[in-house]
Amino acid sequence: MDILKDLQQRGLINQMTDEEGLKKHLETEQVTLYCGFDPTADSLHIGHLLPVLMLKRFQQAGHRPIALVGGGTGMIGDPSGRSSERQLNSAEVVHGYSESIKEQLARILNFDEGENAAVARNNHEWLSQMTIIDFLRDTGKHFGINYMLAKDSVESRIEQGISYTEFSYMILQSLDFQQLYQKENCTLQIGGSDQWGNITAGLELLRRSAAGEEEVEAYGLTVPLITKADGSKFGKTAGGAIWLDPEKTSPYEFYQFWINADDRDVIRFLKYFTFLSLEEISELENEVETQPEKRVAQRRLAEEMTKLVHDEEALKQAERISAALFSGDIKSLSGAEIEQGFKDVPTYKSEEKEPQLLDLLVNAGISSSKRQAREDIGNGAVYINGERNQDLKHTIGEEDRIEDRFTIIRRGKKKYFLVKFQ
Ligand SMILES: N[C@@H](Cc1ccc(O)cc1)C(=O)O
Repeated sequence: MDILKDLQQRGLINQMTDEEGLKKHLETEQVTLYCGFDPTADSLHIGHLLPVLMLKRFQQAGHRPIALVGGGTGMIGDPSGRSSERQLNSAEVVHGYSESIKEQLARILNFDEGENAAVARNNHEWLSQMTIIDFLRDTGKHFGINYMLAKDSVESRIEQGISYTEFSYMILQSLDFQQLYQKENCTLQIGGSDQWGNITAGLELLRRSAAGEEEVEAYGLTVPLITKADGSKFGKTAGGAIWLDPEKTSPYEFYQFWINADDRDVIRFLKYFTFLSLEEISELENEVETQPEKRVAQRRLAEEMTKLVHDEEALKQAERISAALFSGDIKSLSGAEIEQGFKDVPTYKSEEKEPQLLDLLVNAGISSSKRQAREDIGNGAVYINGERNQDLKHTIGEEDRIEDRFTIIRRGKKKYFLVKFQ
């Protein structure tokens, strides 16, 4: 399998150093490669997915990926792609974030399995052991100030201002490459498009620090920045970022994110994010062209991604919730599914276990007045768990509560309200 060719056909390569050399290197050897992830939050988000999946692609082609968690660099803050100085987190916070991120990486990549199992490293291990004197004497000497100032990450910040802390970041990332090159024979670093400067700085350090001793063979490769046809930012919704942690973004929301992909984006996303073959993707492309209303490609994308990041069971739940919301048949859902599917609808906590429907509509702000509530019920505009209820005297009873905790009231075609009971 020609991995570079596959990546190119999928549009997954933004920049690389020495294409010919890298191609040959990958053809003739099992290559150890790495990608770093800084713990800037307690979870990765879908903006991190492309490089993570890239590691997996190399792994499937027989190479050996290292997923590096930036427990050390996360204490400093990468200025790449940022217009202002970062807020520093405490050591405990960075440590906690590092642990969660490592677990997420382990879920997607195969850690400790097989001959080319992925391995996890944390750069806190070596960066924290280095003394300032060694740093300045042994590493600092290889970095010219003009070279550093010319990097995008620094140059674009000169006016705004950049601290010595963030200015030094590229040297730390370079030290990681050096460490992994020397200790683990890692010869390729990959990253997002904004990492080009840091990756090439690392290659520079490898060459300079080895000067005269050996021929250094090492490469860098970046993945593209993901754009959307409508011009909005990928991975952000009105509700914020799409996280990989199911507690922060439920599998249902995650599924919805992908299923909402624009017809103009969906094929590119299938190539970028899934492991479907290009033939299969081209069949889906045909579907988008001939019967876009069926959204076959979007459904496939949502399925593949939900399985990949979560699991089969989470996918089934997401599909059940989507189907129930579509048909209005809420009764079939479990309490956990209700929580996921109705996370963003107006919620009312009922003190009373058995309220009158009429009072509930008013108290929960579903109908604007008692008169309106009567009218709504009378008109048949009110649904309890998907079933129309026109009884002006109805009392919410046990049969109206899902797992004794939730009742979903719908008013009109699609205005949903979640009532919670203690
Ligand atoms: N600087 C990278 C993360 C990283 C950290 C350490 C490395 O050695 C490599 C990459 C980022 O912010 O995305």
